[in-house]
Amino acid sequence: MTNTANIAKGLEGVLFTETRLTFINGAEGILTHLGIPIQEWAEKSTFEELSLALLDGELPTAAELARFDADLKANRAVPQGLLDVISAMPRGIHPMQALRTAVSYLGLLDPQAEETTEEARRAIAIRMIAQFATVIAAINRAQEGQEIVAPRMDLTHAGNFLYMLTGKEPTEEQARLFDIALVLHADHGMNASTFTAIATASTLSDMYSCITSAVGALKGPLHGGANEAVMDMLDEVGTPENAEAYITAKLDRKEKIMGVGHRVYKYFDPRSRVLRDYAAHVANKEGKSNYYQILETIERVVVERMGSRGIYPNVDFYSGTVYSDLGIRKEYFTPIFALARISGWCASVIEYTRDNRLLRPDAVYTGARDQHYVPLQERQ
Ligand SMILES: CC(=O)SCCNC(=O)CCNC(=O)[C@H](O)C(C)(C)COP(=O)(O)OP(=O)(O)OC[C@H]1O[C@@H](n2cnc3c(N)ncnc32)[C@H](O)[C@@H]1OP(=O)(O)O
Ligand SMILES: O=C([O-])CC(=O)C(=O)O
Repeated sequence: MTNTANIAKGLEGVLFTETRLTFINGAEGILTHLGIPIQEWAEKSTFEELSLALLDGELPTAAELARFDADLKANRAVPQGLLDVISAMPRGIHPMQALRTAVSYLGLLDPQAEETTEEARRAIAIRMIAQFATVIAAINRAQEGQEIVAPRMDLTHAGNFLYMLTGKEPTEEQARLFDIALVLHADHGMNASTFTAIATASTLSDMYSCITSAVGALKGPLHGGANEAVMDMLDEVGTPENAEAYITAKLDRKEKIMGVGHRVYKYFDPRSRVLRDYAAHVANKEGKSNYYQILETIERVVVERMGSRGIYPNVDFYSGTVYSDLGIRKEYFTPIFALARISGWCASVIEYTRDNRLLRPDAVYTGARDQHYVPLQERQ
């Protein structure tokens, strides 16, 4: 007899650990880190501060933040050996493929990589938070056949990333806008990639293995890859006039719309509201973004038709328009998600391994029983 009634498909609603970092109320669209609403983090804080707060589980003092900021800056440069590997990667690959390989390779070059004490995990986390920016920017430059840009120490994490990516110093407003996007993406409870990082950590594996697995999980279109898929959809829609008919036909065919729906949120993802406001701000200011107008229409139709089923825009819905207005190509949207989520991944691994237990769920066996091996030559 098999009992499949108790299967929590997709582990929906399954509680497997405690956390003090992030709280989500999906019904009301509430997200907090350390009990502080995401809107306040976005408005008042920085990616550097949130990263440290997640790592330590408390708001840092000014001195602690200054030390952390200096540590990040001191770790911005990556070994030349890694830059050589990035430069030698085949052209035309997806940057998430490149990032997955680069993180793993970074581990080969870090003498501390195999250490799994909390102290070592924290030191590696700081290096990875700093170096993700350099690595992703270097991948972009190498793939574009351009000179890799060395990090600058006088810019914020967000500003320096944009500088290394484009070779041009961003305006203060651009750097701050990008910083807010990083804050919004830094952590989100037991999402698929964080869970993957934790599953790897639960075997007492090393940080680079945890984060390499997490990058792989983030890459998929049902998770971090959705931001790029939204942009593909916008390019397919083409003009704001076309948006309503396009999305109506898609919903009629029962196709999934990218950037909407969420396992936990059954109402607006609060991050999507903050990003919508910035997308609107940029679109109005520049007077150029067709993308924003298309998204507005798609949001209206989706909420009208699917809102009663709990399907609303998620964080990936508007993020791409913000990035594209900063001149970033859509293939880099998911790597940028990783650039932010590295903090949440590292903090969650550190928190989980403090009281580690091997993650090992089970499945209901529904296959054959009481069989015997049939020799190859006797099989039909
Ligand atoms: C950062 C992030 O990871 S946020 C999420 C990013 N991913 C996306 O934007 C991809 C599009 N969204 C989705 O695929 C889903 O909403 C998920 C995977 C994110 C979460 O959804 P789940 O809770 O697992 O719901 P599931 O995929 O089982 O769908 C449940 C029902 O809602 C419908 N549904 C869910 N999402 C969507 C969507 N985006 N568009 C249309 N219908 C949807 C499904 O078709 C299904 O309908 P059915 O019951 O009639 O078959
Ligand atoms: O929590 C999730 O399932 C997905 C998500 O929104 C995130 O990782 O930011």
